Amino acid sequence: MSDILNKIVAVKHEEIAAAMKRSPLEAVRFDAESRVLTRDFVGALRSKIAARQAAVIAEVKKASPSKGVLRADFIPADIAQSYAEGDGAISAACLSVLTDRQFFQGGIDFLKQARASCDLPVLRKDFMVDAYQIYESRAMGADAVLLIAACLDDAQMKDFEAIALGLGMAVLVEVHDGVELDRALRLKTPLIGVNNRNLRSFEVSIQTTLDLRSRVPAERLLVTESGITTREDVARLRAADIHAFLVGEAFMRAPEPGEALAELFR
Ligand SMILES: O=P(O)(O)OC[C@@H](O)[C@@H](O)c1c[nH]c2ccccc12
Repeated sequence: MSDILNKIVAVKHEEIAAAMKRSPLEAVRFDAESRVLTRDFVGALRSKIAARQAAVIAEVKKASPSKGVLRADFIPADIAQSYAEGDGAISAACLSVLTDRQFFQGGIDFLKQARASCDLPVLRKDFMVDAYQIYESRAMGADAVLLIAACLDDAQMKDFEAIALGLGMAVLVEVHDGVELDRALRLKTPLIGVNNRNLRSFEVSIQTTLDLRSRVPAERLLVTESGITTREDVARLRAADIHAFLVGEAFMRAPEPGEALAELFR
């Protein structure tokens, strides 16, 4: 694991220990299981694609460790509404909300506010290292969770996926290379995210997705993640039959995130 990932995982374990003192696992589990209505994350992506549109997971992200603050005027509810609306014709399929505080200046309240302001399914974007967080994700309202292969062993991935699916959430499993992809393909989830950003060097290349494309079976849904900023990027990916995208920074830097989305995927 890289230095930054090691550091993030260590901070997560501290945060989880503190959270467990405030709300023990049994309480969080009860809250998670009491919530019945999840929004259909996979269905929202698939229906955009069936309508021959891009399936965009639009991210609500204030800052990142590599770039610092991306957006000064950061109101999650407004951003979520803008994504849900787009330009009227082209809009987001789903949201992704960063809940990590320390490295991304995110928060659990941001997810709740974003979700309450629209009807899109919401992915909790964070670093899952303990089953506690999966229950906590559903308890806060998340419709999907991210599992990053680089942070987890096979047994954890399988266990966390089973809990998430059992709670009615979708799972986006994130990989960056062929070894991680092979591990991800042992899971049940249809959603395979290929992160174009190397979490070790922060270098970004769309080529990462293009290189792994042929190794993702047709019944899975490949989501290309990170570094998608231009219409040329989108055209290259579409030419490789990739139709699901996770985009953050390019929208966060725009005055109207939803209009920027419509413009990028026009
Ligand atoms: O802002 P970008 O380059 O469009 O990237 C969005 C998203 O892919 C990125 O935020 C991300 C992908 N995987 C992650 C894991 C943790 C935190 C963040 C991420």
